[in-house]
Amino acid sequence: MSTKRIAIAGLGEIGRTVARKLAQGLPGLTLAAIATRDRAKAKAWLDREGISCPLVSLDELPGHADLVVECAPAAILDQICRPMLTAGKQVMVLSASALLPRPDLVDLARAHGGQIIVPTGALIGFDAVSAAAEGTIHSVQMMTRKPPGGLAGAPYLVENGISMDGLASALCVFKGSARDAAAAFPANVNVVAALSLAGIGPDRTTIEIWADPAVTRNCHQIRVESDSASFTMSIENIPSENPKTGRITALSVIAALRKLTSALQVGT
Ligand SMILES: NC(=O)C1=CN([C@@H]2O[C@H](COP(=O)(O)OP(=O)(O)OC[C@H]3O[C@@H](n4cnc5c(N)ncnc54)[C@H](OP(=O)(O)O)[C@@H]3O)[C@@H](O)[C@H]2O)C=CC1
Ligand SMILES: O=C([O-])CC(=O)C(=O)O
Repeated sequence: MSTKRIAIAGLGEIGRTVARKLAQGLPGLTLAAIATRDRAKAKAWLDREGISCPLVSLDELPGHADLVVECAPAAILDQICRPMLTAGKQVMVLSASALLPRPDLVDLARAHGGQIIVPTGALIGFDAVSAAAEGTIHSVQMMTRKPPGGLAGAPYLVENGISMDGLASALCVFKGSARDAAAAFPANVNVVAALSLAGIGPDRTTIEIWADPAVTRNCHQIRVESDSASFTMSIENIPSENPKTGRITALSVIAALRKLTSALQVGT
């Protein structure tokens, strides 16, 4: 069986966990290349882990890989996707917020036979949402509650002078569409961007974002009303070393990668 070559763009919280797993071995997949900003730091980490893998630049990725896992800052989504999609290859996108204003990347994939895969990531239930979307979904509403540190520094908070320092009780910091939330909190609610793509799109999917000093986890609740089912789902994510990113995110990537070559696929 030929192996699929997987590269990683961004060796941070998600990238390191995925690299470690690929190096340990996932059936039918090889760790083919890594692109990151600080090569010396990446090399030191790879040496410590005993992983041998070429470090390359973003534009070299298509020459090394069939699929790139994008787990880098949202600002460089285009630089990662464009060369891979033009070459007719696949990109697994974690920076889903950055994908919403770039439908041209989906057009590019379509034109060249490439593919963008958005995994469930830190959320839950995209199987049910995408099944319901085959019928008629009336509404998708989400509520996110995070420790203040998981939201600190978001452009919306900075621009509106909303401080997370010494917050004593839960504060609703945003209410609006997934599209507006993704622009306002690009590194904090990729989940709602991805949910909107699975369901009824970024303008009809709505979200409330709360900064809550009483929670230690990134908590997401989703309510879907459709002509086939009504359902509510909730998940409480344990933050990783990056307080914005739940630990389950990298595991979702690994599960999605495993499905690419698996003889048995379970779930939509
Ligand atoms: N869809 C979802 O459910 C979720 C999505 N995310 C998103 O996934 C992405 C990755 O998250 P996470 O791993 O926690 O982020 P981290 O901040 O931990 O890691 C990002 C990495 O990207 C690297 N990087 C920065 N600039 C470049 C560049 N020019 N080229 C290549 N690499 C670069 C950094 O490298 P260096 O160390 O050298 O500076 C850093 O290690 C983020 O956009 C995040 O918002 C996160 C959680 C859930
Ligand atoms: O969506 C994100 O960027 C991260 C998130 O909420 C989580 O990890 O729970």
